[in-house]
Amino acid sequence: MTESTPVDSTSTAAWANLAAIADGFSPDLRAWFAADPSRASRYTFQAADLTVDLSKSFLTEEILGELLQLAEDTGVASRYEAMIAGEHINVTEDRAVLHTALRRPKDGAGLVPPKGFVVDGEDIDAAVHATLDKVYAFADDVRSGAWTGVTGKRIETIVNIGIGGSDLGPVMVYEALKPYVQAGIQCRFVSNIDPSDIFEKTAGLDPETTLFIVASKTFGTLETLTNARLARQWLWNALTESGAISGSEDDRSNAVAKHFVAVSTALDKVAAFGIDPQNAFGFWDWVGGRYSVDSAIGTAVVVAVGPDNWREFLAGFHAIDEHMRTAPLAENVPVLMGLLNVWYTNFLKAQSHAVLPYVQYLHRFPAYLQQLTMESNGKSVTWDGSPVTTDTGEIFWGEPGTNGQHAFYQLIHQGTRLIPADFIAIANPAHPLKDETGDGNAVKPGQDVHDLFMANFFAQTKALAFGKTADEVRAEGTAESVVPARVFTGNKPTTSILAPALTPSVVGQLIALYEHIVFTEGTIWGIDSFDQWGVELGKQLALQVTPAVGGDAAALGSQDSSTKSLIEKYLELRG
Ligand SMILES: O=P(O)(O)OC[C@H]1O[C@H](O)[C@H](O)[C@@H](O)[C@@H]1O
Repeated sequence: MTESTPVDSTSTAAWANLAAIADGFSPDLRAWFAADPSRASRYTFQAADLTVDLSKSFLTEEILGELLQLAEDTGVASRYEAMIAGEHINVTEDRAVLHTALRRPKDGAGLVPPKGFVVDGEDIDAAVHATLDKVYAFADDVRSGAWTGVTGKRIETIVNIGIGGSDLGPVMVYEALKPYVQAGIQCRFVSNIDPSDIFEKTAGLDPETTLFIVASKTFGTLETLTNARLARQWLWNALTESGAISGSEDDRSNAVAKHFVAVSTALDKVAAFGIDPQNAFGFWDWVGGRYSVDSAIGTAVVVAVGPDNWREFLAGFHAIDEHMRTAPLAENVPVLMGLLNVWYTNFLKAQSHAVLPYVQYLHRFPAYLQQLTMESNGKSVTWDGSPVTTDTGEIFWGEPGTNGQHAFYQLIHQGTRLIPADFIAIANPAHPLKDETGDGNAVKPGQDVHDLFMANFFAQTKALAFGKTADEVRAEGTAESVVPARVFTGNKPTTSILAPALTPSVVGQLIALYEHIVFTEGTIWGIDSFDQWGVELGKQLALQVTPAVGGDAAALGSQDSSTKSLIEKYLELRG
């Protein structure tokens, strides 16, 4: 089953109306708030635990009406229903797209589609929960010490080896859930084929208490397999040097059996590496890498935080999936945020989008979102192969507040570019520290530091929205010559997302929120958000170039002149 031709959103009346509004568009957030005392409440929405304030964005009733019409015209809701039911909306790979099935609760009450739905001959819920149960049993064994290394010691460090979706999700969630890490288990993450990565990540580790998880959907990714071999080499060398094992084949394969597990859809390749398929956790080709953190790809984190926290994490995703499925478009937060991003990207020509978590534990969230949004929606053809008729994809970037404030916010506040920004914060921090002494000025003794942190969150969105006029600058006694440099125009759009705390559920909710924002945008652009052909050429060429870098004269001679001379320079520098 494949999808039909997408609606060309640019030929709809709503698109034309939005283009007309955008022509000469001159937002005035000060005036909009002054004219409408209910603006904040009108544009504040709830999705599970997430309170989302869109009032400081460039929304008016007229714009919102047209955007919602665009969502209707392009069938966002019906395509979402098709996705969760298992239709092959990943057209170029002829695959279902079922990451939402990874978090359907086991009891199955009230599920749509109903529990036990079958896609391509497989009972999806049964398959998901069989794998989850296996991951949970493994996590319990490692946490309890029932699973030991080859010398009988319990595992203390998990090293996850993966890249892209097999790394960014697990590392982001591990960092986000650090306060939930228990059982004396720490995780490290190796991704880059730069040998420094595995060198640093294995430095100081005791091989007898280290377990490697090789996470690769395809089990064919050059970086991951190379790092897995280097890890195996490190393990064998370290265990034989210390005399923990002999160098015999049997001892070496026992060591791999006790110190390596795998997560993959390609269990035959796992076995070929020497990992017992019993110690491999499967998933399915209907889960894209960047949508896979809630599959067995998250095994390292399940071990670290425990199955109960993981269940809560999955429940968070599901709560947002249900919101996406059931909330009317006009109250549907992922849809509204996706529409808003289309408004900024396609009509107001925003070139990038900042994501600014005011939660230190979310410091890898922007990097995670870069893959989610840019690999999903960086496409030039629609899902039927026609050229797109408008810009696609958003460039996501960011750093946690307040670090970003002291680095790049200058450009957001006073630069010439439009940079819509999502501000994300929580009410209750994991570590509610107080500044006992204060600074003798604004910071009073006993100041709650998280309140201070959040004052920055509120102040930034306020400054971006409302700015500071020349008259306000002058009123501070500023010399006329520097008044222009000190004016803030305001009218910089932001979205504020506030959650009670960074619980496992809230982390799941945030991920699902952005997954469905990406879905909404992809649907409006008519693109397949679930393939990633754009990464293939570089991979092919790396293999083609490898012999040249190794000194093969014929391979070197076949390169273009720039690549050839760069490789020659590299070889010269290597000496
Ligand atoms: O999990 P793997 O099969 O090793 O793939 C790892 C990553 O590499 C690919 O090239 C894709 O760009 C990513 O979507 C994927 O997550």
